[in-house]
Amino acid sequence: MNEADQMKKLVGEAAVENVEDGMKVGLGSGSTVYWMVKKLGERVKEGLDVEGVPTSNTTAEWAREFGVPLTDFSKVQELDLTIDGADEVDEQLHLIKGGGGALFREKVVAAAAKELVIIVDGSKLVSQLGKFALPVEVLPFGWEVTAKHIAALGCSPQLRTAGEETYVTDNGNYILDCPFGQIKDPATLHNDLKDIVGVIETGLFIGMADKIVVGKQDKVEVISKA
Ligand SMILES: O=C(CO)[C@H](O)[C@H](O)COP(=O)(O)O
Repeated sequence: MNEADQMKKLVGEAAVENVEDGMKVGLGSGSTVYWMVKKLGERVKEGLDVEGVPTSNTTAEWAREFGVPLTDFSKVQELDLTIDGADEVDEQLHLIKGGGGALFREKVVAAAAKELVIIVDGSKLVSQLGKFALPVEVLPFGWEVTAKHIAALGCSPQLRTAGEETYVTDNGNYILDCPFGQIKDPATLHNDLKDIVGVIETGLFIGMADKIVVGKQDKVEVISKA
């Protein structure tokens, strides 16, 4: 396992310490979350009583593979905790998410949780968001028009592809990756994007994270919301 994967494993497993018996837990998406779900499965085998709501079809598959019981919003509308990854985290704990294309479900699941714990390696901590192109989920119908309106806010949106094909989210939508450069006012940008017809959701998670579990070399640090 390379150093990056070791870091992901370290923080993914550390975050599981936040999970208590009887909890309903939102399960994020991405390669760091993989390790969290695997560890959670081990805890379930040891007797932990927990149910998860997955944020992507891939995470649901991992949960089934590792034996984490799943539930859904028809049965539970409030979660005790969500654990998820991120692509960037700033000093106010605002996030860019959606590198893995699951941002819409991730935001719904995060919004349903009493606490949002984010697991990242130290390279994802930034002073200002925006080096990572902002993922924006859009309706396929008229995406070209939506992209034109997004471009007017100051970027050149790129339609995400998967090989030769257009990338399609679990919701049947497209992702526009939007390189805005340094985002001085994430809340205003998020609101401006949401005002555009055809935009489903943005990868800006403003004021949602409560705790960041960060991997730095061989140790884990926890940053809590002020
Ligand atoms: O937002 C996400 C998926 O939509 C992921 O949490 C984010 O891309 C981080 O992924 P990884 O842990 O693989 O670096």
